[in-house]
Amino acid sequence: MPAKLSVNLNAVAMLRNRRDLPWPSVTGLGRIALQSGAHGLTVHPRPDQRHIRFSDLPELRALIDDEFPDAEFNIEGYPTPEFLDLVEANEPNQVTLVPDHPAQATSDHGWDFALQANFLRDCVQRLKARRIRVSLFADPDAGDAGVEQAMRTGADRIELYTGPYGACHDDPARAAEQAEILGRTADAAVARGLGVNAGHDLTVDNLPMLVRRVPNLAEVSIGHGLTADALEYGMAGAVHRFLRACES
Ligand SMILES: CC(=O)[C@@H](O)[C@H](O)COP(=O)(O)O
Ligand SMILES: NCC(=O)COP(=O)(O)O
Repeated sequence: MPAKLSVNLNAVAMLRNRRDLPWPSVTGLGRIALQSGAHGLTVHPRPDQRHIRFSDLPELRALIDDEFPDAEFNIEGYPTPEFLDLVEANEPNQVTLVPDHPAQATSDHGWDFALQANFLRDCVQRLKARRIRVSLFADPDAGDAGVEQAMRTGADRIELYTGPYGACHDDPARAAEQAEILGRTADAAVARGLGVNAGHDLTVDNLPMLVRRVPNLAEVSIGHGLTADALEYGMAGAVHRFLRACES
């Protein structure tokens, strides 16, 4: 079965937040993504709410419940008490726990599973008691040892951090090396019964090599590259609409 696509709405929210206006609508673009066949929506609310606002979450939950009951809602973030409360209030299908410092510009590494084992186990237990699937953000080279520790937390899946792979967009040989590193960690996870998600800087161009090396990838979550595509391929239609408006 091909990997499911969860559309990350962070970049849409960041555009919206440039003005005190309700567009582009995070929920509206989420609706279009799901109408177009995406399997789910991802948000990564950060403590400063620089893109996704906490108030976006109930609207997105309601969109899925009311219009797309088969779709999944994935909430990502660092499990502070505030984050865990936010998650429980919005009942996502999946939570992806990410070891982000609040000051970080974006996610750039996976968990140190050995160091954070007890902390992660407690968080995973709390979330699974609410029947939420838990995925843990993992370094590309987490390998056997990391995956073994991740499994011991009770998590259901890992999410491979694909940033270093995405950074090889102009160097196919290095991209192939990175895909192999990701593939070995995915193999270790699958061997232990863990599901494998992937995300960060994935694009139309770099997805094919990844899914060939990790054929049992359960889900990819994509925001930046997909939003860039939406702008590029939607630009012509938008210009036509505005030209018509100028003529009327
Ligand atoms: C967890 C992860 O990989 C990130 O890609 C994240 O969801 C993106 O966050 P920003 O949109 O804040 O860069
Ligand atoms: N979980 C990773 C994710 O959502 C990726 O976001 P982006 O790097 O594609 O913006």
